[in-house]
Amino acid sequence: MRTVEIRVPATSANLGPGFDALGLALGLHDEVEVALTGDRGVHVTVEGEGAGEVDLGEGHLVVRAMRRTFGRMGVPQPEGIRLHCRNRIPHARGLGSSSAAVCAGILAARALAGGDFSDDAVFELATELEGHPDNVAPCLAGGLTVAWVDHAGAPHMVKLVPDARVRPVVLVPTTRLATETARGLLPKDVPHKDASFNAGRAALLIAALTQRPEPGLLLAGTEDRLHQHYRAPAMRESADLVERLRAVGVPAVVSGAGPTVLAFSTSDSQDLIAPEVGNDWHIQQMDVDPVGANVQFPETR
Ligand SMILES: Nc1ncnc2c1ncn2[C@@H]1O[C@H](COP(=O)(O)OP(=O)(O)O)[C@@H](O)[C@H]1O
Ligand SMILES: N[C@@H](CCOP(=O)(O)O)C(=O)O
Repeated sequence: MRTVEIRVPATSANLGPGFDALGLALGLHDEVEVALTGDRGVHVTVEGEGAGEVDLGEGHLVVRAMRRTFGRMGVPQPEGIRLHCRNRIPHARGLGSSSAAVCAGILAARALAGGDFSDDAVFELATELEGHPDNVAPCLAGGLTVAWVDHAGAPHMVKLVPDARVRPVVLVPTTRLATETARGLLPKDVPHKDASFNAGRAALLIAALTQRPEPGLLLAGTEDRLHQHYRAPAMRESADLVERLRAVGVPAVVSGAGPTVLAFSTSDSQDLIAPEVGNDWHIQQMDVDPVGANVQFPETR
């Protein structure tokens, strides 16, 4: 029986102005052990996040991504698949749980099929399944990523190393919001002045995160007019928390499609966060994951 172990990070996408483009890999991981068995049927066990909630058969997101990968590789579909998931990334909170599951499934299938499937093909299929490249890029590559899709529909990324003086802090509420629902709140078109505003802020944010992590630059660089206020009615408490944190000088944004809030903590702002956050939020200071998804065969460890 062939087994592979996959470790995939949580990710925070958008980072304010970089809608569908910027993403950061975080030091919070899901682990999945995947085996192809000789038997028929799919057997999934789950510990942690999503236990008792997610489908335990063919409908499980990791299994669906595996099936799509075998299909894309042109290898026969294995009948027996066994998964054991140790999940730490909360679901539907804006921390990239679905991207992590999709990447885990694709990487597991590629490792077990042993065929030819390039890293670019992995990124492309993951983006296709997820619908946007901004979580998938940091999940696969780690660090801070700028992702885009070319005119032919193929995704690309540039990976950057954020300055170690900037520490991500995530503020996770108990409430959930499906990314699909949050995407449904966005308008089809936006004013040209808002698009131009975001282009400048996204460029500034990259400079601030990688070279000049100064509070004023991080605060200006995390301003956004393209998505957060359209989605605010679906996550009023997150929108209010972002506003309170920003009012005291903390660069805070909605993480991904929400409702988690991401703050960039520096030595000047670290003590300002906790007093603004109520008891209903789980505050977690994070490391940046510098390497992204990891694949291991237990027998070769
Ligand atoms: N590890 C996982 N295993 C199975 N399904 C998952 C896993 N992670 C996410 N999902 C599915 O994806 C949904 C959340 O995806 P989404 O709405 O995109 O939120 P996010 O990716 O921000 O957590 C979950 O409700 C669940 O159906
Ligand atoms: N750019 C996407 C990011 C969604 O991230 P998730 O972690 O909430 O899935 C969006 O804003 O819709």
